Amino acid sequence: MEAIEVTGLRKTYKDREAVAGVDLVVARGEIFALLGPNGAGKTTTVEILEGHRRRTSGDVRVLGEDPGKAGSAWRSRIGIVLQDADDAADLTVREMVRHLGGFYPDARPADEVIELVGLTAKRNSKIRTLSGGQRRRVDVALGIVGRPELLFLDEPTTGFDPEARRQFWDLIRHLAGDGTTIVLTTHYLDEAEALADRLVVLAGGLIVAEGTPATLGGRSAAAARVRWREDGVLHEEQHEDPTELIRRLVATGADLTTLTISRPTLEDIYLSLIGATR
Ligand SMILES: Nc1ncnc2c1ncn2[C@@H]1O[C@H](COP(=O)(O)OP(=O)(O)OP(=O)(O)O)[C@@H](O)[C@H]1O
Repeated sequence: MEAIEVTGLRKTYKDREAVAGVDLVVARGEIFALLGPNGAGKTTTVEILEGHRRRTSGDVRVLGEDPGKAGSAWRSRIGIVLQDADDAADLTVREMVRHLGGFYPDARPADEVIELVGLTAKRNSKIRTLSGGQRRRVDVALGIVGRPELLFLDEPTTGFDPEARRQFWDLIRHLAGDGTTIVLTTHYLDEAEALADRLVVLAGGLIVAEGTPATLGGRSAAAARVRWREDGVLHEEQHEDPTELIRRLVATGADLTTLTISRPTLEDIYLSLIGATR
Protein backbone atom coordinates (compact mmCIF):
# COMPACT_ATOMS: atom_id res chain seq x y z
CA MET A 1 0.00 0.00 0.00
CA GLU A 2 1.19 3.52 -0.81
CA ALA A 3 1.41 6.14 1.93
CA ILE A 4 -0.65 8.65 -0.04
CA GLU A 5 -2.90 8.24 -3.08
CA VAL A 6 -4.75 11.22 -4.49
CA THR A 7 -6.90 11.28 -7.62
CA GLY A 8 -8.64 14.28 -9.14
CA LEU A 9 -8.33 16.48 -6.04
CA ARG A 10 -10.13 19.80 -6.26
CA LYS A 11 -10.70 22.57 -3.75
CA THR A 12 -12.74 25.66 -4.50
CA TYR A 13 -13.01 28.66 -2.16
CA LYS A 14 -16.11 30.57 -3.30
CA ASP A 15 -15.14 31.41 -6.89
CA ARG A 16 -11.42 30.59 -6.59
CA GLU A 17 -10.15 27.16 -7.57
CA ALA A 18 -7.11 26.69 -5.29
CA VAL A 19 -6.54 23.04 -6.28
CA ALA A 20 -7.71 22.26 -9.78
CA GLY A 21 -7.34 18.49 -10.30
CA VAL A 22 -4.28 16.98 -8.66
CA ASP A 23 -3.16 13.34 -8.87
CA LEU A 24 -0.42 12.21 -6.49
CA VAL A 25 1.15 9.03 -5.21
CA VAL A 26 3.69 9.01 -2.39
CA ALA A 27 5.36 5.68 -1.65
CA ARG A 28 6.07 4.50 1.89
CA GLY A 29 9.48 5.59 3.14
CA GLU A 30 9.82 8.24 0.46
CA ILE A 31 10.85 11.88 0.99
CA PHE A 32 8.43 13.77 -1.21
CA ALA A 33 8.69 17.54 -1.78
CA LEU A 34 5.95 19.87 -2.89
CA LEU A 35 7.24 23.05 -4.53
CA GLY A 36 5.44 26.03 -5.99
CA PRO A 37 5.09 29.80 -5.75
CA ASN A 38 2.97 31.58 -3.14
CA GLY A 39 -0.68 30.77 -3.69
CA ALA A 40 0.02 27.65 -5.80
CA GLY A 41 -2.17 25.45 -3.62
CA LYS A 42 0.47 23.62 -1.57
CA THR A 43 -0.92 24.37 1.90
CA THR A 44 -4.46 23.65 0.77
CA THR A 45 -3.38 20.27 -0.65
CA VAL A 46 -1.35 19.35 2.43
CA GLU A 47 -4.10 20.41 4.85
CA ILE A 48 -6.57 18.19 2.99
CA LEU A 49 -4.10 15.28 3.30
CA GLU A 50 -3.75 16.01 7.04
CA GLY A 51 -7.53 15.99 7.48
CA HIS A 52 -7.55 19.67 8.44
CA ARG A 53 -9.47 20.91 5.42
CA ARG A 54 -12.39 19.58 3.43
CA ARG A 55 -11.99 18.90 -0.25
CA THR A 56 -14.51 19.92 -2.88
CA SER A 57 -14.03 16.66 -4.84
CA GLY A 58 -11.59 13.88 -5.62
CA ASP A 59 -10.41 10.72 -3.94
CA VAL A 60 -7.83 10.88 -1.14
CA ARG A 61 -6.24 8.01 0.79
CA VAL A 62 -3.61 8.66 3.44
CA LEU A 63 -2.22 5.56 5.19
CA GLY A 64 -5.15 3.74 3.65
CA GLU A 65 -7.89 6.00 5.03
CA ASP A 66 -9.88 9.01 3.92
CA PRO A 67 -8.51 11.89 6.04
CA GLY A 68 -11.92 13.59 5.95
CA LYS A 69 -13.41 10.67 7.90
CA ALA A 70 -10.50 9.09 9.78
CA GLY A 71 -10.43 9.05 13.57
CA SER A 72 -7.90 9.47 16.36
CA ALA A 73 -6.09 6.14 15.74
CA TRP A 74 -5.26 7.33 12.21
CA ARG A 75 -4.29 10.78 13.53
CA SER A 76 -1.79 9.28 15.97
CA ARG A 77 0.08 7.72 13.01
CA ILE A 78 0.69 11.13 11.50
CA GLY A 79 3.07 13.91 12.54
CA ILE A 80 2.62 17.51 11.54
CA VAL A 81 5.03 20.43 11.73
CA LEU A 82 3.09 23.56 10.91
CA GLN A 83 4.43 26.81 9.46
CA ASP A 84 3.53 28.91 12.51
CA ALA A 85 3.03 26.62 15.46
CA ASP A 86 2.02 28.47 18.60
CA ASP A 87 4.01 26.98 21.47
CA ALA A 88 2.89 26.94 25.07
CA ALA A 89 5.70 29.29 25.91
CA ASP A 90 5.72 28.96 29.71
CA LEU A 91 6.69 25.28 29.63
CA THR A 92 10.26 24.06 29.29
CA VAL A 93 11.25 22.19 26.15
CA ARG A 94 11.23 18.91 28.05
CA GLU A 95 7.86 19.52 29.72
CA MET A 96 6.30 20.39 26.38
CA VAL A 97 7.68 17.37 24.54
CA ARG A 98 6.74 15.06 27.40
CA HIS A 99 3.25 16.57 27.62
CA LEU A 100 2.56 16.07 23.92
CA GLY A 101 4.12 12.60 23.94
CA GLY A 102 1.47 11.62 26.50
CA PHE A 103 -1.20 11.76 23.79
CA TYR A 104 0.41 9.01 21.69
CA PRO A 105 0.28 5.24 22.23
CA ASP A 106 3.97 4.64 21.48
CA ALA A 107 5.73 7.99 22.01
CA ARG A 108 9.49 8.40 21.76
CA PRO A 109 11.12 9.23 25.12
CA ALA A 110 11.28 13.04 25.49
CA ASP A 111 15.06 13.14 25.95
CA GLU A 112 15.60 11.08 22.80
CA VAL A 113 13.45 13.46 20.75
CA ILE A 114 15.20 16.50 22.21
CA GLU A 115 18.56 14.98 21.35
CA LEU A 116 17.39 14.22 17.79
CA VAL A 117 16.49 17.87 17.17
CA GLY A 118 19.70 19.11 18.80
CA LEU A 119 18.14 20.86 21.81
CA THR A 120 19.68 18.88 24.66
CA ALA A 121 21.51 21.94 26.00
CA LYS A 122 18.18 23.82 26.09
CA ARG A 123 15.97 21.05 27.43
CA ASN A 124 15.28 22.80 30.73
CA SER A 125 14.80 26.26 29.20
CA LYS A 126 11.37 27.81 28.90
CA ILE A 127 10.22 27.87 25.30
CA ARG A 128 9.65 31.62 25.41
CA THR A 129 13.35 32.18 26.08
CA LEU A 130 14.42 30.32 22.90
CA SER A 131 15.45 31.91 19.62
CA GLY A 132 13.20 31.62 16.55
CA GLY A 133 15.26 28.78 15.07
CA GLN A 134 15.31 26.92 18.39
CA ARG A 135 11.51 27.21 18.67
CA ARG A 136 11.24 25.78 15.19
CA ARG A 137 13.24 22.78 16.44
CA VAL A 138 10.72 22.39 19.24
CA ASP A 139 8.00 22.31 16.57
CA VAL A 140 9.89 19.53 14.81
CA ALA A 141 10.29 17.66 18.13
CA LEU A 142 6.52 17.86 18.67
CA GLY A 143 5.95 16.57 15.14
CA ILE A 144 8.05 13.45 15.67
CA VAL A 145 7.42 12.60 19.34
CA GLY A 146 4.52 10.29 18.43
CA ARG A 147 6.78 8.17 16.17
CA PRO A 148 4.71 9.04 13.09
CA GLU A 149 4.61 6.77 10.04
CA LEU A 150 4.01 9.86 7.94
CA LEU A 151 5.44 13.29 8.73
CA PHE A 152 4.26 16.53 7.14
CA LEU A 153 6.75 19.39 7.23
CA ASP A 154 5.58 22.82 6.07
CA GLU A 155 8.59 25.04 5.36
CA PRO A 156 10.46 23.44 8.24
CA THR A 157 13.76 25.30 8.13
CA THR A 158 12.55 28.90 7.89
CA GLY A 159 14.66 30.86 10.39
CA PHE A 160 17.34 28.17 10.77
CA ASP A 161 20.99 29.14 10.52
CA PRO A 162 23.01 27.17 7.94
CA GLU A 163 24.41 24.73 10.49
CA ALA A 164 20.96 24.07 11.97
CA ARG A 165 19.59 23.44 8.47
CA ARG A 166 22.28 20.81 7.81
CA GLN A 167 21.53 19.15 11.14
CA PHE A 168 17.84 19.20 10.32
CA TRP A 169 18.48 17.58 6.93
CA ASP A 170 20.45 14.84 8.67
CA LEU A 171 17.52 14.31 11.03
CA ILE A 172 15.06 14.00 8.12
CA ARG A 173 17.34 11.48 6.38
CA HIS A 174 17.63 9.56 9.65
CA LEU A 175 13.83 9.44 10.03
CA ALA A 176 13.37 8.40 6.39
CA GLY A 177 16.05 5.72 6.88
CA ASP A 178 13.90 4.35 9.70
CA GLY A 179 10.95 4.08 7.29
CA THR A 180 9.11 7.34 8.02
CA THR A 181 7.41 8.80 4.96
CA ILE A 182 8.08 12.52 4.68
CA VAL A 183 6.03 15.14 2.84
CA LEU A 184 7.87 18.43 2.70
CA THR A 185 6.78 21.80 1.36
CA THR A 186 9.60 24.26 0.91
CA HIS A 187 10.64 27.37 -0.97
CA TYR A 188 14.30 26.39 -0.68
CA LEU A 189 15.38 24.59 -3.83
CA ASP A 190 18.64 23.47 -2.24
CA GLU A 191 16.63 21.84 0.53
CA ALA A 192 14.43 20.00 -1.98
CA GLU A 193 17.53 18.92 -3.87
CA ALA A 194 19.32 17.73 -0.73
CA LEU A 195 16.38 15.78 0.66
CA ALA A 196 13.74 14.76 -1.86
CA ASP A 197 13.57 11.38 -3.55
CA ARG A 198 10.82 12.83 -5.71
CA LEU A 199 9.21 16.23 -6.10
CA VAL A 200 6.31 17.94 -7.80
CA VAL A 201 5.87 21.55 -8.77
CA LEU A 202 2.41 23.01 -8.25
CA ALA A 203 1.34 26.21 -9.97
CA GLY A 204 -2.15 27.61 -10.21
CA GLY A 205 -3.55 24.53 -8.45
CA LEU A 206 -2.11 22.08 -10.98
CA ILE A 207 0.98 19.89 -11.12
CA VAL A 208 3.22 21.35 -13.82
CA ALA A 209 6.16 18.97 -13.35
CA GLU A 210 7.08 15.84 -11.48
CA GLY A 211 10.38 14.00 -11.16
CA THR A 212 13.53 13.50 -9.13
CA PRO A 213 15.77 16.49 -8.36
CA ALA A 214 18.08 15.28 -11.14
CA THR A 215 15.42 14.81 -13.81
CA LEU A 216 12.73 17.41 -13.07
CA GLY A 217 11.66 19.37 -16.14
CA GLY A 218 14.18 17.61 -18.41
CA ARG A 219 17.12 18.74 -16.27
CA SER A 220 19.31 15.70 -16.89
CA ALA A 221 18.94 16.11 -20.66
CA ALA A 222 19.51 19.88 -20.67
CA ALA A 223 22.45 21.24 -22.64
CA ALA A 224 25.67 22.15 -20.85
CA ARG A 225 26.90 25.73 -21.15
CA VAL A 226 30.62 25.95 -21.86
CA ARG A 227 32.37 29.25 -21.27
CA TRP A 228 35.96 30.21 -21.76
CA ARG A 229 38.01 33.33 -22.37
CA GLU A 230 40.44 33.75 -25.23
CA ASP A 231 42.54 36.89 -25.68
CA GLY A 232 40.26 38.66 -23.21
CA VAL A 233 37.08 37.74 -25.16
CA LEU A 234 34.40 35.64 -23.45
CA HIS A 235 33.12 32.74 -25.55
CA GLU A 236 30.02 30.72 -24.77
CA GLU A 237 28.54 27.64 -26.44
CA GLN A 238 25.73 25.24 -25.52
CA HIS A 239 26.25 21.54 -26.06
CA GLU A 240 24.50 18.38 -24.96
CA ASP A 241 27.88 16.65 -24.77
CA PRO A 242 30.70 19.20 -24.50
CA THR A 243 33.49 16.59 -24.87
CA GLU A 244 33.93 17.20 -28.60
CA LEU A 245 34.10 20.97 -28.18
CA ILE A 246 36.73 20.67 -25.47
CA ARG A 247 38.82 18.31 -27.61
CA ARG A 248 38.66 20.84 -30.44
CA LEU A 249 39.70 23.68 -28.12
CA VAL A 250 42.62 21.67 -26.75
CA ALA A 251 43.76 20.87 -30.31
CA THR A 252 43.84 24.57 -31.18
CA GLY A 253 46.09 25.21 -28.17
CA ALA A 254 43.51 27.49 -26.51
CA ASP A 255 44.17 28.54 -22.92
CA LEU A 256 41.47 26.73 -20.95
CA THR A 257 42.34 27.92 -17.45
CA THR A 258 39.10 29.95 -17.39
CA LEU A 259 36.90 27.19 -18.84
CA THR A 260 33.65 26.42 -17.00
CA ILE A 261 30.94 23.90 -17.79
CA SER A 262 27.54 24.39 -16.15
CA ARG A 263 24.16 22.75 -16.36
CA PRO A 264 20.88 24.27 -15.18
CA THR A 265 20.42 24.17 -11.41
CA LEU A 266 17.20 22.92 -9.89
CA GLU A 267 16.36 26.58 -9.28
CA ASP A 268 16.86 27.43 -12.99
CA ILE A 269 14.52 24.58 -13.95
CA TYR A 270 11.99 25.54 -11.30
CA LEU A 271 11.92 29.19 -12.36
CA SER A 272 11.43 28.27 -16.00
CA LEU A 273 8.60 25.90 -15.06
CA ILE A 274 6.91 28.60 -13.02
CA GLY A 275 7.50 31.23 -15.71
CA ALA A 276 5.90 28.96 -18.28
CA THR A 277 2.64 28.89 -16.37
CA ARG A 278 2.31 32.56 -15.47
N1 LIG B 1 -9.46 29.89 3.57
C1 LIG B 1 -9.35 30.40 2.35
N2 LIG B 1 -10.36 31.12 1.79
C2 LIG B 1 -10.26 31.61 0.54
N3 LIG B 1 -9.19 31.45 -0.27
C3 LIG B 1 -8.15 30.75 0.22
C4 LIG B 1 -8.17 30.19 1.55
N4 LIG B 1 -7.00 29.53 1.76
C5 LIG B 1 -6.26 29.69 0.61
N5 LIG B 1 -6.96 30.41 -0.31
C6 LIG B 1 -6.49 30.74 -1.68
O1 LIG B 1 -6.18 29.54 -2.35
C7 LIG B 1 -4.99 29.69 -3.13
C8 LIG B 1 -3.96 28.65 -2.70
O2 LIG B 1 -3.50 28.97 -1.37
P1 LIG B 1 -2.48 28.05 -0.58
O3 LIG B 1 -2.36 28.62 0.79
O4 LIG B 1 -2.89 26.63 -0.71
O5 LIG B 1 -1.13 28.30 -1.41
P2 LIG B 1 0.39 27.91 -1.06
O6 LIG B 1 0.92 27.25 -2.29
O7 LIG B 1 0.44 27.13 0.17
O8 LIG B 1 1.09 29.31 -0.86
P3 LIG B 1 2.33 29.79 0.12
O9 LIG B 1 3.57 29.37 -0.57
O10 LIG B 1 2.16 31.27 0.11
O11 LIG B 1 2.12 29.17 1.47
C9 LIG B 1 -4.55 31.13 -2.93
O12 LIG B 1 -5.01 31.89 -4.02
C10 LIG B 1 -5.22 31.56 -1.65
O13 LIG B 1 -5.51 32.94 -1.67
